[in-house]
Parts: sequence; structure tokens; C-alpha cells
Amino acid sequence: MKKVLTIAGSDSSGGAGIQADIKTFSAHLVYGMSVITSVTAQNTKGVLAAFDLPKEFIEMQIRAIYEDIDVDAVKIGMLSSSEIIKTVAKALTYYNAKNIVLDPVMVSKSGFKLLKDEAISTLVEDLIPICTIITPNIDEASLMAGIKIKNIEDVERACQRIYEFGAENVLIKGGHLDGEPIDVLYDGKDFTYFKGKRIISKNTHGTGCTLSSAIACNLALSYSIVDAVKRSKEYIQGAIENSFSIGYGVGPIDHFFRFRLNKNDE
Ligand SMILES: Nc1ncnc2c1ncn2[C@@H]1O[C@H](COP(=O)(O)OP(=O)(O)O)[C@@H](O)[C@H]1O
Ligand SMILES: Cc1ncc(COP(=O)(O)OP(=O)(O)O)c(N)n1
Repeated sequence: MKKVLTIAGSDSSGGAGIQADIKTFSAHLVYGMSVITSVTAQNTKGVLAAFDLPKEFIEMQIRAIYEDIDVDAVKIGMLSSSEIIKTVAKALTYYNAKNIVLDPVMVSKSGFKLLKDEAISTLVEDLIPICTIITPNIDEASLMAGIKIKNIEDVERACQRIYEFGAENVLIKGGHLDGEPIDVLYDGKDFTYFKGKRIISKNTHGTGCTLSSAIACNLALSYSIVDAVKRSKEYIQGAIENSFSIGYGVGPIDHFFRFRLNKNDE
């Protein structure tokens, strides 16, 4: 059984963060584990508050796992401060962690800041260089690359700029550009384009968390980077197609659509 770890924040409403990651791991039939960095009070309407765990306790959780269990891949999500980023980077370097997938979570869809502005440079300097792949959305890529992204040419330039920070691969997600969602992968040499079909749905809570977790699962399952992204893109497409409403705001996607015999299964 492959073993995959998420280091991320908790979403009380279950659509994003640790909860989305663990659901994705289960749907990929890998064994899921978690290191919680922050606890958010969150629902489909937005994030009410976030409470960071002490860095010593985050380090202790990482130690508990790596000193006992062989981790096949690790996905990193919400790390809200420079202090937490440095703690995670140092621990993963110490344990020689492999298959590191970084979703550089900055702001929730509802507009709540999940990463302090002053910590972006720490993310770039301390964490990106140890990552197998980083998966920013358009806004996150714009901020890191210092490029206003409006089209695919801008996406390609941003990929190259972020690659220079030291990640092995850069995947810029195209969900927030007009038209069909195209995600662009750059490995320092070639660009690969992953085209999706835009689904008109208000229920897209946790799409970024889910895509990065699926990539971690597929890397753990020994797929190449290109195949891992291709399979994860197919997975997110199906999960959004089967998204559903709970609450009054942005509802979740269906992590388990492949397991349902028909659409009316509860
Ligand atoms: N409406 C949509 N229809 C189909 N795919 C989408 C849609 N919105 C986002 N995606 C896909 O979901 C993944 C997450 O993308 P994105 O929404 O850009 O990231 P984030 O959730 O981090 O803001 C990407 O693979 C993107 O192409
Ligand atoms: C605890 C926590 N982590 C990450 C996010 C952001 O999730 P993401 O999939 O990038 O997008 P939205 O769910 O915000 O649409 C979050 N909200 N909470």
C-alpha cells in the first residue's frame, strides 16, 4: 500500500484543506496521513478565522511520521507564515522527503488570506527549491513571477520564471483564465498542455487542494510527472462534473464519483 502525507490546514466544512486531501487519497486507494498546520473555521460561504498550530508541534507531527513510516509522496497546502514554512522545509530536507507536491495556497476563493504577504519570499526561497512540482493558480503564479497573466504566453513566461526559483516542475493551473481550463506544465525544457472542458458550476470548493493531492497520489503510484498530471486532471474534471450543493455558498466537488453506481447514490 502506498503511503501519502498531507501537510496543510483543516477546513471545518470538509471541502478543502486536509479533509479534501484525505478524501482524494482514499479515492486513489492509497494510505493517507496528515500534519495539521492550521485550523480554520470555514464553511461554503467563506473562512471565519484561522488558528495556526505552534511550529514546534508541526515539527513534532512531521517527526512522528517520518521516524516511523516510509512516505511515498507528500502534498503541502496551507502554510500561513514564514516561521511555519521554514519549519516544514527544514524537516522535509532532514528526512530526505521524496515526491514533494507544493500547492502554494495564498487566498481562499472567498478572499480570506491563508498566507501572510511577507511570507511569499520565504516560500520562494526556502520551499520551492526542494519541490518535485509546484502547482500555483493564475493569481499565485502572477504574484510569484511578478507577471500579470492574461493569456497562455504569459503563463509560459511565468512557468519559466518560477522554474528558475528551483522547483523541478511547474504546473500553472488555468481555472481562472477565460475559456477552456488549460493547465501548463514546464520541466525546464518542454511545455505540456493539459486541456479540460469548462464546467459551469458554482460548486468548486477545494479544486486546487484536490488536484495537488491527486498528483501526489499518482507520483506515489510511480507514474511519471506528465502521466501523474494527466490522470489528476481527468480526476478533477470528473469531480467537478459531479460537484453538488451543501450550505448556501460554494459547494464541494465529488471525490468519490468513480465509486458511485449511478448519479442518485447518496
Ligand atoms: N470550471 C471548471 N471546469 C473544469 N475544470 C476546472 C474548472 N475550474 C477549475 N478547473 C480545474 O481545476 C483545477 C484547479 O484549478 P484552479 O481553479 O485554477 O485552482 P485553485 O483552486 O487553486 O484556484 C485545474 O486543473 C483547473 O484547470
Ligand atoms: C484550510 C484550507 N486550505 C486551502 C484552501 C484553499 O483551497 P483551494 O482548493 O485552493 O480553493 P478554495 O477552496 O478556496 O476555493 C482553503 N480554502 N482552506
